[in-house]
Amino acid sequence: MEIRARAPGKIILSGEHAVVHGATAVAASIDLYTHVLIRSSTSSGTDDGLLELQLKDLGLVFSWPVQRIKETLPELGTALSPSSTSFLPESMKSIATLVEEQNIPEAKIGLFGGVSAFLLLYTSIQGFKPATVVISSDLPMGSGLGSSAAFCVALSAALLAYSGAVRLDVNNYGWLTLAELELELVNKWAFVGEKIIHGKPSGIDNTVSTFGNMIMFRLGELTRIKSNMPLRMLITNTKVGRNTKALVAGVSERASRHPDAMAAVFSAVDSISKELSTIIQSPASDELSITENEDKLEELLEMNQGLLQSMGVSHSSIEAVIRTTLKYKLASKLTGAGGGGCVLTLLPALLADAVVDKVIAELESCGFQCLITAIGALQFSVLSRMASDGKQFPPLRQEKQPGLEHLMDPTPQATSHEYRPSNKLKGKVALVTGGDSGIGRAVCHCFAMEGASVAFTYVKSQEDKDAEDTMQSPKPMTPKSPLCIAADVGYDENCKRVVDEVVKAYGCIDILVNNAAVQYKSDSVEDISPQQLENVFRTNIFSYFYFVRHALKHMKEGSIIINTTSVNAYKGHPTLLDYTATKGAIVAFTRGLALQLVKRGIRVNGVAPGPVWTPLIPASFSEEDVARFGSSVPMGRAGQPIEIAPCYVFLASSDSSYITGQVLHPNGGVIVNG
Ligand SMILES: Nc1ncnc2c1ncn2[C@@H]1O[C@H](COP(=O)(O)OP(=O)(O)OP(=O)(O)O)[C@@H](O)[C@H]1O
Ligand SMILES: C[C@@](O)(CCO)CC(=O)[O-]
Repeated sequence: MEIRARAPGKIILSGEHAVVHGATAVAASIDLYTHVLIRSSTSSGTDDGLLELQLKDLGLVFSWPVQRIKETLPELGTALSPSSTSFLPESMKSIATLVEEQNIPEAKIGLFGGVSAFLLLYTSIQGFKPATVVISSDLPMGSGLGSSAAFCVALSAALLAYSGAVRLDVNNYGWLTLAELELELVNKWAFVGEKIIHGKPSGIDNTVSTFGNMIMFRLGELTRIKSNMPLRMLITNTKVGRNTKALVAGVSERASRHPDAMAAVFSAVDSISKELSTIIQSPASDELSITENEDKLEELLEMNQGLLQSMGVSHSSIEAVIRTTLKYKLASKLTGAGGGGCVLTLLPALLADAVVDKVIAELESCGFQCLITAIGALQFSVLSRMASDGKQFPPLRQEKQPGLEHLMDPTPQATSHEYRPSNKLKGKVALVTGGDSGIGRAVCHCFAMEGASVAFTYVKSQEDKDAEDTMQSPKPMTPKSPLCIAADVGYDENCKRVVDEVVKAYGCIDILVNNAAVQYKSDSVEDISPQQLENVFRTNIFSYFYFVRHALKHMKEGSIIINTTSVNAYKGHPTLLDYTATKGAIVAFTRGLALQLVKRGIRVNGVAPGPVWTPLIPASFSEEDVARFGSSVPMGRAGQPIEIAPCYVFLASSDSSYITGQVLHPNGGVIVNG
């Protein structure tokens, strides 16, 4: 069996440190996650009797014979209640011995707390059973974005599900959010882990990571809040390492030296958090009221920063960021424990993109790392169970085209925490047809991560929810919000309108990805009606001509066209004749167009995916076909959209500068002569 869980990181808008001393704080989850996978030993090939912890981002593996853990920690191993933390002092000594035996490299000694928390949570919840636990994270560790809390929450959720304490629906293979009571249990265990890493945490980090969205937090109690105004934040990582445990202890020592003065500081922070939460929840529908609210928020952020400075947790790197953003009249404060780590800057709704670009460029030139996050979206901790009965996917059928991604189970993977963007498409403008779901969505996501401004088309009133979901994709490096345009792309005038809208918004098109497609299964050529034939050809190949025709006027030398074809163009498909014919035409179109445009310095290439889990599949095939989908390729499984999208990134970037008129074949190992 395999269980996966993920939990988001967080930013604290106001109240860090003071919250440990009873003040109110406001925090929001962000769309960067820590992922945990637990695999029983038999399916992983791990030697029986070992508990293995793999920290993938760091390339570190720790392992213990379970017998050794049992001898060292005999008092654990039975499911304890998270409230029975009385075992901590003696058990902590034994845990420290087990961790010391692993010889953590000196440079990574900060992991001592994380590995100790792992051992305590694992043995308390799961007992002495061998397993492999794999951890990976989008979050920079120890920089104020709640990496330790996300680690503890995802680990607790996965362990509780693995041990059966949190029940998973056996019919459900996708990501699941948990019921309120289960979330509370996850949160309690995560707090146990946080105490090991942080010493005396307030509990705000694990609570916001567990419950998601935005919360107001005081003395262990959370109140969920919802922002009524857009809140766009720039997060700047100073990359200066620090230790939350030591910083929290430092503030407590200052408080015991100057109890009255520090009580006044904490009380001022409490007022700031309360006012901040009132402002963001107050109705602000027009530009004027939003601006007024933003002005007040900026003042509150500055005041909170001043108070954090007086607690002794600022740092010269934090002040350097604050000075830089102030040049652009933007207010900033540290977030998390401070002493380095991350700084938050409010980006007002009306702030020009050019100014944002300039601030980021200046901060990055100082060696800092920037990302933009919209907060207040739904980022819960979630769990998933992996199929273990030999089926590729649970039987599932959608009756209509276009297929809808939000109805799919499991949800196709359009993103991967393992994908590492590196600004390959910085400043480029990309138009992706059919970008609301499937491969198109994954391409939009990866392009945005690589720094491109992305526009995509979708089918109005049928794919609105999918389009909305694509708009919500993480966009850490995107300078502009994605633009989504409804269009039936089978008609020339619609394609012209889309191109005009993109050019009006972004000024040009650097990358055109022709991708929109429909497919209908027909057992015989005689069953393909003229209307179906026309619809399939219009959507799948006419649109490619139309888009190229109109986009070319706005494409400079160095621009790129990428066409989506299919493995079926090369090997044929008996029941997708019309679809396969359009895909064959796309290969020929790609080759001819590449030759035609070579003189203009525009490269044209194609991608021919094999079986990929996209909404076209349940919308085109029977339940039995869906359950077997992908099993016939050499790799024996269907691909996920995120396994295809990097081909588009490669073809769109200058890494492929000597390639034109060619087709890439992400297809699970099918050999084609193409
Ligand atoms: N992915 C991970 N794998 C193992 N340990 C982790 C992981 N993420 C966090 N930790 C543990 O948490 C520690 C970092 O916690 P710390 O509180 O210093 O930073 P943070 O949680 O990112 O910041 P803040 O508490 O200010 O939000 C690491 O040193 C490690 O012990
Ligand atoms: C510094 C602190 O207030 C927040 C760390 O993200 C500590 C805590 O609340 O546990």
